[in-house]
Amino acid sequence: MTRLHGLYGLTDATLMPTDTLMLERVEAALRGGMRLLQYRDKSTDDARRLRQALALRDLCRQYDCPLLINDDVELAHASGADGVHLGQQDGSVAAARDRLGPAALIGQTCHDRIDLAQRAIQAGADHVAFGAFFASRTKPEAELAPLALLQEARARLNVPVVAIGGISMDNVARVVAAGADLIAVVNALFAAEDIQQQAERLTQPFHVS
Ligand SMILES: Cc1ncc(COP(=O)(O)OP(=O)(O)O)c(N)n1
Ligand SMILES: Cc1nc(C(=O)O)sc1CCOP(=O)(O)O
Ligand SMILES: [Mg+2]
Repeated sequence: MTRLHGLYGLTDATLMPTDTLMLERVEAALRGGMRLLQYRDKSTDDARRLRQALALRDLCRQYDCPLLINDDVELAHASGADGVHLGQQDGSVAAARDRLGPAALIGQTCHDRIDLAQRAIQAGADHVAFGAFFASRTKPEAELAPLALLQEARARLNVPVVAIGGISMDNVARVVAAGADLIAVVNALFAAEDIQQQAERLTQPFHVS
């Protein structure tokens, strides 16, 4: 089974307005060492979403990087992605596990609450996400969580712990030192001038921890 660890990139339709730009930018992150990708697209264009998910699946396979689909279990199934990420309002983790099978990677957003993480794991999640740890350009409305939560999560949960929200070169070392197994990043990765180099830099703290 894939060990989830390191840089977790999330796609962003604003930063990647065409298929070509999306694939170029994701490939740069993969070359820089990104270890997990989430296709996050809030549009309702189902044909485009399936096309992009399939293209990302093929690209990620070349780099041995799992692909998760945000919000949409059926798109994960149809595209042959490796799993799904669900928020608290995105449907049941247990139903996703039933649909996608035992090998699927299933993550759930748990905000700043260990009890939600325990419930997610019981329902079949194999990793859990906490945040936002810093003000996020991508999701400015996200409520903040304290970094100390990561240490508590690592101590109390036996699945990989994802940190998300406003993670950048200014704070990534502190986030990893606090206990994150994965750092989930949009803006500080995909808005960078040199995405490959930025992925390498964001990955550095995992090599020293
Ligand atoms: C890794 C990761 N963590 C949290 C989220 C947020 O999920 P959600 O609360 O469902 O919000 P949307 O991303 O769907 O807007 C995430 N996508 N990925
Ligand atoms: C999609 C998402 N979910 C969050 C949460 O707190 O649940 S923060 C966030 C956006 C993360 O993007 P950036 O790295 O640009 O801050
Ligand atoms: Mg969601």
